[in-house]
Amino acid sequence: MDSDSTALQGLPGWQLAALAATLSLAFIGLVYGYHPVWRYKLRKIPGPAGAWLTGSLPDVLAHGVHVMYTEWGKKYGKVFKYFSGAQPVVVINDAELARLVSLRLSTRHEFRGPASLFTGKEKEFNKSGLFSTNDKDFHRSAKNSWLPVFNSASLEISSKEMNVGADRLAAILSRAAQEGRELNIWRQFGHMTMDVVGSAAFGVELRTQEAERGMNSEEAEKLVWAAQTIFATGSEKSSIYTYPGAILPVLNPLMKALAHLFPDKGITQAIQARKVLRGTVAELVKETRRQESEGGKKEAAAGLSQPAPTAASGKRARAVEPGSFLNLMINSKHSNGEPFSDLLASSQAFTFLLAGYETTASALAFTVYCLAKYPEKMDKLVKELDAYGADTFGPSDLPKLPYLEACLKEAMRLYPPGVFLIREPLTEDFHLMDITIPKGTWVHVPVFSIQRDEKYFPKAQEFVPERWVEGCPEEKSLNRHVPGSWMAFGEGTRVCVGQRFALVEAKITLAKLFRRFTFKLSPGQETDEAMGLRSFFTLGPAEGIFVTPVQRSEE
Ligand code: HEM
Repeated sequence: MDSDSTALQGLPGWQLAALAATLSLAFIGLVYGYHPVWRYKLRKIPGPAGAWLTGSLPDVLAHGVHVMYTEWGKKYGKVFKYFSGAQPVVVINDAELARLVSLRLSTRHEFRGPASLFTGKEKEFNKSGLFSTNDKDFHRSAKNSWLPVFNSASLEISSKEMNVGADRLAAILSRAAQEGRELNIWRQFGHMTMDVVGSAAFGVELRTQEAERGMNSEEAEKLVWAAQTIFATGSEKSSIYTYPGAILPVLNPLMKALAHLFPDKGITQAIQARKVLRGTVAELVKETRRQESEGGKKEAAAGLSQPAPTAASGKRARAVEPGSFLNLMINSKHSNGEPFSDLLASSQAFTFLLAGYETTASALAFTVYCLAKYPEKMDKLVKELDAYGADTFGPSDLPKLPYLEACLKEAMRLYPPGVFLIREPLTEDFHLMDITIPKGTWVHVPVFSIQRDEKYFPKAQEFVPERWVEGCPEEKSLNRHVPGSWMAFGEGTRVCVGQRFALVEAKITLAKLFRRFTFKLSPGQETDEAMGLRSFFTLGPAEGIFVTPVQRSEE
C-alpha cells in the first residue's frame, strides 16, 4: 500500500489525471456496458448475453420482437431476460404465467421513441391517455368513462357507421375488381377504420377512403398522415436522440435538450403529427364546450341518446351516439368529483383514434390474407354468409355466424396486432412463483410466440379456423384451451377497452365484403418473411398486403 502510494506520488500530474480518467471510463464502461447489478439481480433467469453497451437491442430493432422472442423462447424456455441497451427486460413466454402477470401487474412502461424525449405539456398529454397512464385512480375513472361507448346499445348505433364504412370500401374494391387490379388491402382497411373511429370518437366525417381518389378534404388527409406518423416514429430507430439514451440513460437529459434545440426528422415529425391531432381534438373540444354552454340538455351533453334502447338483458341501457365520446370525456370526473381537464379529455380522444385504427385494420388485413392463402376456408366462410343471407349486419347477427368469428380469431392468433403486452413493476419488486422481478424491470408477454406455440395449438403455423368452432372434431384435437394461450386483446385491468367495438367492426366488414368478393393473393407474399412481417409495438406488414378482389357474381 505504502509503496503503491509512493509510486503514485512519483507520477506527474497529467499522468495521474490520465490514470484517473482511464479508471473512471473503465468503471463507467463496466457498469453501463455490462449492467453487473442488474445481471446479479436477474442471475437466475437465463437469456442472451447481448453485446457490450447495446445488449440485444440491435437484434430486436433489426428483426422485430416477434422473431427474437420466438427464437429466444425456444432457446431459453418459459421465462428469459435480455438487455435492451441498459434496460433489463424479462419475457414471460408461458401462457399461464403470462396470464398471471397480466392480471396482477397493472402498470406499463413508456416506449422509447421520440415521444419519450418530450417535456412539459407535450409529455403530460402523452402520458394521460388511457393506454399510457400509470395513475391507478385516474385509470379507473377514465376506463369507467370510456365503457358506455362500447355497451350493446351504443354498438348498435355505431354498427350503422360500420356498415357505411364497409360499403364505401366495397365501392373501391368493385372498381379494382372490374379492372382486374391488385390493391393494398391493409392500406384500404386503414382508411376505413380511421373513418369509423373518427366518427365514433369525434363525430366528424373523415371520409379518408376517398383520399386516394383525390376527393378528400385536406384536414382528413392530415389526420391520417398524423396517425400513421405517430406509429411510424414510435421506435428508438426513429431519431438519433433516442438510441444514445437507451444505451446510456445518463445521457437522457442531454438528449432531451439537444432534441429540443436541434430536432432531427424523427423528432420533428413526431411533434408535428401530435400537433395536428392535438389541434384537431382541441378544436372539437372547444366546439363541444360551446354547444354545451349554448344550453343543450344535460343528458344530451353527456352524449347519451334518448329514449334509451332496450338491451337484450331487459335492462335499459344508455346508448352513446357516434361522436359523443368527446362529450363523455368532457363530462367525466375524477374519483374526487373534479371534472377532467381539457388536456385529459383530449388525450383520451387522441388515444381512441390511435389505439382503434391500425390495430383493427391489421386484424382485418391479416384475416383476408389468411383466407386468400387458404381458399378452401374462404369457400366455407362464403357458404356460411350466403346461407345466412343478410347484406347489412348489426351486432345481433354476429353470434349467428360462428365460422366468421373463428376465421377472425384464428387470424388474430397467427397475427396478433398487439404483438406483445407491456408491464413494469414501478414501486416494488414483483414475485412470480419462485422468480423475483425487481422494480424497474420491463416485463413483456410475447403474445405472438405464445399464440404460435405447438404446446397450446397443434399445427400452430397453419390457419385452421375450425379449432375455434365448438363441436368440430378439430376443435378438440387442435386447441388445448389453456388459459392465457390466446391474448390478442390482453388481460386483466389493462385489457383492451375497445375489443367489443373492434370485433363488431371487423366482423361486419368481413361479412359485407365476403358477400360480394373473394380475394386472390398477389404472388410473393406466401410466407411471413416474404410478406415482410414487421413488429415494433404493433405487428403489421412492411408495405402492405396485396390482393386482387374478384366480384363473386363473376367468379
Ligand atoms: C383488433 C383490434 C384491436 C386489438 C388487437 C387491440 C389490442 C390491444 C391490446 C393487446 C391491448 C393491451 C392489453 C393489455 O396490456 O393487457 C390494448 C389496450 C387498449 N386498447 Fe385495444 N386493440 C384493438 C382495438 C381497439 C379499439 C377499437 C380501441 C378503441 C376504440 C382500443 C383501445 C385500447 C385502449 C384505450 C387500451 C388501453 C386499455 C388500458 O390500459 O386500460 N383498442 N388493445
